[in-house]
Amino acid sequence: MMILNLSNVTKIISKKTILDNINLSVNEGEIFGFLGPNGAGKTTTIKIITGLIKPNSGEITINNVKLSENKLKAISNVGAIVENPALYDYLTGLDNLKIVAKLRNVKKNDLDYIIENILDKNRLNDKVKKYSLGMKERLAIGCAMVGNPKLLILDEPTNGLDPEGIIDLRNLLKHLAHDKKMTIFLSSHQLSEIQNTCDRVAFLKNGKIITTESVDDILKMDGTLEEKYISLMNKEG
Ligand SMILES: Nc1ncnc2c1ncn2[C@@H]1O[C@H](COP(=O)(O)OP(=O)(O)OP(=O)(O)O)[C@@H](O)[C@H]1O
Repeated sequence: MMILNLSNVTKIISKKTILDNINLSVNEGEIFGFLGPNGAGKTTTIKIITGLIKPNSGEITINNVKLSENKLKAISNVGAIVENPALYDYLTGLDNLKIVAKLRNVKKNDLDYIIENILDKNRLNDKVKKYSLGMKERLAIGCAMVGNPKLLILDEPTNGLDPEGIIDLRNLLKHLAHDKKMTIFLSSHQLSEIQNTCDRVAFLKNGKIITTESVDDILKMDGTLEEKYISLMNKEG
């Protein structure tokens, strides 16, 4: 089942075409990587999917709801961490989670899965300012999961994480997607990590998607994701 679809999405800012006719779709339970150099348009795409900015043309459909027709319903299916996770440093991890639950009208009992599986159970009552970056990332993901969204969007989630944190996050994302059927859309510059985590990837350059392929196919045809990326990005056009 398709959870996210972008159809002919174009975004123009100050007469500059930032996104040029983007088409992509992501299926339920899939981990989808969104790759491209600085300025390619990844964050702009994510801001459009999460309803923060509007495209000039095209349609975004999330869990069968068109964003242009019912924005609130469409984005109720999305949990996102765009740029830095917004956490209250001076509150505990558990209190951060409870605030999100209150805002989204989610009952405390419905947080059990997140508390048991996403957060560090031994550190629930510690202030977030004492957390490591990896623990903050897990808490931010936990907060994004409140209300059980179908689609989780992560913008550069491994930025600044140490190798253990990266492996921990990779295992968590795989568990959420492949066992819990959550759909994950993530942007990153860390190609080896994307290779180890994602099922499919799209390559974005100058606001255009050059190609979308399964990671397995890339590994069979091109050796590594990094080799594929470099050859695609260095091509003219
Ligand atoms: N509000 C804005 N006004 C003018 N230009 C903008 C605006 N937002 C984005 N851009 C431009 O759009 C292009 C795409 O930016 P975007 O942040 O989406 O790229 P990105 O792929 O996320 O890059 P990075 O990897 O550095 O995060 C860039 O050239 C950027 O300067």
